Amino acid sequence: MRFVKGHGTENDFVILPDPEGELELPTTLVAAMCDRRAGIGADGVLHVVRTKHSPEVADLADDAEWFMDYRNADGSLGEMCGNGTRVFARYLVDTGLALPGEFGVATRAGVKRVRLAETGDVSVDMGRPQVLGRSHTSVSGHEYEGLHVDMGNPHLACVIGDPVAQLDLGRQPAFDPERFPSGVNIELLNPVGPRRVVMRVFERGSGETRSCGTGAVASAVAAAHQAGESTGTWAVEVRGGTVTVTLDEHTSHLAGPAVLVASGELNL
Ligand SMILES: N[C@@H](CCC[C@H](N)C(=O)O)C(=O)O
Repeated sequence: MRFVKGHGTENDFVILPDPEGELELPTTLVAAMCDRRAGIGADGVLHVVRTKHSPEVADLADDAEWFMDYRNADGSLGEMCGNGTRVFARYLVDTGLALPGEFGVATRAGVKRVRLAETGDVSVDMGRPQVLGRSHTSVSGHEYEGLHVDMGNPHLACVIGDPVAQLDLGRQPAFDPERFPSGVNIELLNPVGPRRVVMRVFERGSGETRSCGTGAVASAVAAAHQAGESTGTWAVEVRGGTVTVTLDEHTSHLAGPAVLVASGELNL
């Protein structure tokens, strides 16, 4: 099985081209690929399938030729992945499956418009973040409150006073299972300047990752909320670099680098 490896601010993915949608991807296989010692190693898998050959999203085929079938490192399905969408677009263009410029990518959270800049950065229209209330988490015995933000996938974004650099995110932070019955991605963030935050994230299905695009947008929303703002451009510093989030009245945009670093044959 051919694969490509790529990342967006070190949120890394195994990319599996499968235009006709013929591959079976049981959770055990995905988890084995993502294993950092016994496999290729990644935060998730981007399964590249023509939208018309993907029954769950075939109705989106007129607006997006390709479907990003996203899987977390434990093999669970994700509705949406912001960095994944950017790396997916980089893959399509670099392999000639899409023309440079702007185009749609189908996801379980609908079609996302991506744009490749001449600088190499890839941006994606992430849609309007839905703020659904407040909830809480507990990390190493410390309780934090945050905003429940829906980005197509669930997030709890917490602006906290403790330095995020000192948090132990080696274990699943606690969350309210009644509010988040399918689990949640949890962001902890510190404002460090005007419209600039430092974020760490514990992703549902993958553990702590070095970046999360949907989480970066949720974090910008939480920081804006705290500052009494709702629009503007935020720099979100993550462990793997910096992404830019722009919020306006109608939607949100995520931008940053997206690169392919290797390709090969997976020996099953
Ligand atoms: N890394 C992603 C989010 C991936 C999905 C997430 N773990 C979930 O289960 O919702 C991003 O860049 O947005």
